[in-house]
Amino acid sequence: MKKARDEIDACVRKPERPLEATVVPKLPYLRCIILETLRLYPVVPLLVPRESSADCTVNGFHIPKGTMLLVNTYVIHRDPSTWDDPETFLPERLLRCTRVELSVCILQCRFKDGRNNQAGKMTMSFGMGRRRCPAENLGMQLASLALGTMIQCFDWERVSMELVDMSEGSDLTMSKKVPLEAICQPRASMVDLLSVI
Ligand code: HEM
Repeated sequence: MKKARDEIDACVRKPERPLEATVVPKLPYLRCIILETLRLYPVVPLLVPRESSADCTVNGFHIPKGTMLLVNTYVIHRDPSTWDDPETFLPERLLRCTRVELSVCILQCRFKDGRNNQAGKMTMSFGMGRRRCPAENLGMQLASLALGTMIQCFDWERVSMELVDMSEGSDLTMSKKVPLEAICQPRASMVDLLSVI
């Protein structure tokens, strides 16, 4: 949180102003936080069902034409053969990825020049192929503005010493089993700004 806030503070010019859309492209760490969150908790854990248009073989499994196929992004995003320490929330692992690299599907998890590090691992939180989410940019922009503004303007704490329960609900889209409760207070430097918004 501190790292994201330092990044925002460095980019938003004084006197304190709320985060604006034009600043978002200058906030790579905030972007990595959102992507890493979506890696561990993809909004659509099982992508919209596909149907194979021809007979094919994937990893030794024969798939006849017309089979309904479900892509399990939740499991793929936590595959230990692709990710180091897959269960750990580590935004830094995505820092070196460019926008284009992240947009490429996870199947191409190596760079063309043969590098095979965390930055080369891809996620598919917005799906893949021709039915990929058409609003990826809008979604990232909205999430960045909302999360960035909350980090910029408020101090956040847990409600108790207990860690936040991150268990997943069982809906089609990812939800928290136990709703998040947190305590927030306006940052001292933001009180004036927040009182006029
Ligand atoms: C962080 C925000 C979002 C995430 C993570 C997300 C994720 C996804 C995913 C995983 C799919 C299924 C893709 C597939 O099956 O390959 C999808 C489809 C879709 N999304 Fe999003 N989405 C987000 C925001 C939005 C927003 C803001 C809109 C509209 C304003 C939107 C509109 C759609 C539509 C229309 C489809 C269906 C595309 C099709 O079937 O051709 N999404 N999204």
